[in-house]
Amino acid sequence: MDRSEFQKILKEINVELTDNQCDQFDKYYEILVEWNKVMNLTGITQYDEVLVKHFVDSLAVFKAVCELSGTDNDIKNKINYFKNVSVIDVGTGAGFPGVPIKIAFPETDVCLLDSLNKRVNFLNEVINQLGIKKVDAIHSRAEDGARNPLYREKYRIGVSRAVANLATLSEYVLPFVEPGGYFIAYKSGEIDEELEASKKAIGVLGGEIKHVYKFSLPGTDFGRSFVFIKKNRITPKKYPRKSGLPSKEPIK
Ligand SMILES: C[S@@+](CC[C@H](N)C(=O)[O-])C[C@H]1O[C@@H](n2cnc3c(N)ncnc32)[C@H](O)[C@@H]1O
Repeated sequence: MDRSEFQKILKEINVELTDNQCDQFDKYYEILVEWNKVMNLTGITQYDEVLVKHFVDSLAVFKAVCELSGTDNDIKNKINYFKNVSVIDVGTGAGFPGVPIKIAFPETDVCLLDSLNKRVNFLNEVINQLGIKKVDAIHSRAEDGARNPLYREKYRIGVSRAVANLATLSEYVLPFVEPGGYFIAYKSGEIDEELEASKKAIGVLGGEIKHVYKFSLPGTDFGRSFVFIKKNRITPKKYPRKSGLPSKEPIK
């Protein structure tokens, strides 16, 4: 895929990049493939596939935000098209979706959090080589990071892709989100049961499901769903519970 094709796909999700931003994505790809030879970062390494399944997929949230902003003023004002907002990506792994969001929306403050230190080292290399600012890579389990006053309820937006079921994930992410902010979960496949099973947890943690935006990733038959969870109230101090419990015994 050449650059103009990449930009054409991005247009379908309302994202426009400068040449400099495209260069940053290419550099990110190079570092990803290089480091992937010595550590497990991703099973997807073909250039075109990385562009669509990692980069475009990470940024597809923008299409959801644009469309929902047309009818929901709260989304428009609070998420503000990723301009001047703070975002935390919990369980970011090799940086998805947090790094593509940072590259495409440079004014966003981004915190990348993962429990595996090797991945955090990789992310620091990406940050250094790309020369991106206002981005931190933190080595921590979500359960510990969310108890740290430096991070608790400090982010307007929490995002997470491919980390846990929605009940567990809500306990990981909602404590980081400021009241009035949003947790946007990247989900796939049939999610109705998962939504139902997570409602109690989301309520207990101070949140409420506002929108489920379903969408087909351009050029694929992959169905992506974005679950927009509004944080209405402060999360009770007892959450998240100690490491391991949110996944072993999700709130029911
Ligand atoms: C399947 S990977 C997904 C990575 C990335 N979000 C993506 O979509 O490519 C799950 C990541 O979540 C991290 N993770 C799992 N449980 C976690 C926790 N409790 N706190 C922080 N990170 C966690 C793992 O270390 C891993 O990097």
